Amino acid sequence: MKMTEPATPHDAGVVVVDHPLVQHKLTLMRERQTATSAFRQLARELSMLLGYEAMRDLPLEPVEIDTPLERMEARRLAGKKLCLVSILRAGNGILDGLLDLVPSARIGHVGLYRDPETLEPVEYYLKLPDDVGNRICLVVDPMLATGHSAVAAIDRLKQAGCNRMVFVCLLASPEGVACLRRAHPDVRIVTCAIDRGLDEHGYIRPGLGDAGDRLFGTK
Ligand SMILES: O=P(O)(O)OC[C@H]1O[C@H](OP(=O)(O)OP(=O)(O)O)[C@H](O)[C@@H]1O
Ligand SMILES: O=c1cc[nH]c(=O)[nH]1
Ligand SMILES: [Mg+2]
Repeated sequence: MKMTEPATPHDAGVVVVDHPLVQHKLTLMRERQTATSAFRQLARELSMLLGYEAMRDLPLEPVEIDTPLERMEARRLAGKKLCLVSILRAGNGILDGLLDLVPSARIGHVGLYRDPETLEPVEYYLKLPDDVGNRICLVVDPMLATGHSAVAAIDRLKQAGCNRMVFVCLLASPEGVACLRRAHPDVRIVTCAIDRGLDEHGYIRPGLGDAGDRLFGTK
């Protein structure tokens, strides 16, 4: 596990999971010839590995249990069940892997698409658990490009009362990291890599292309 170069001085809120398995799977996802089925499966596997890191700080509480041999004080997750918030539609590609880890998590959806001209997010759907403000949220989207979509989704969650969030993405740009850290310095970012930068269309370079289109086979 490695902290990246700080997005702002002393910024410890960005975690790049540089485990060899993660980097290998990310390389397979990046490759142009990777088929839709493999791309989906890799997204699911990487989500589990990122989720493991994103959940590192979850609070635990003591619980008395009986093993086959004796009674002991063990530990279990404390508080309400997690909420996973998918930024539609590509966020759904990393929801399944996280659900493999925490099958009882609640799920919220924020529907956003990025206007190709302005690169500003346009909201078309919002559905969150009523009590989302009492839950720790993992906000998920494969790509953090300009950062506008992530900032808009987290704005929405804060309006709904949520104040404990982690943002999980497969790939980030330095611009996106800076934008999200500036707008929401309380939200930790967990990602597989931070690439070189954005091109004139707001795509991450070298990147992996359009995550939504590759997950759902729409282009
Ligand atoms: O950081 P940003 O510059 O906002 O870009 C990132 C957003 O762009 C992509 O979604 P897109 O708008 O393509 O929608 P989709 O998920 O429906 O493909 C991606 O999944 C993010 O949500
Ligand atoms: O590189 C990018 C940027 C935004 N959305 C994507 O899917 N890919
Ligand atoms: Mg897309």
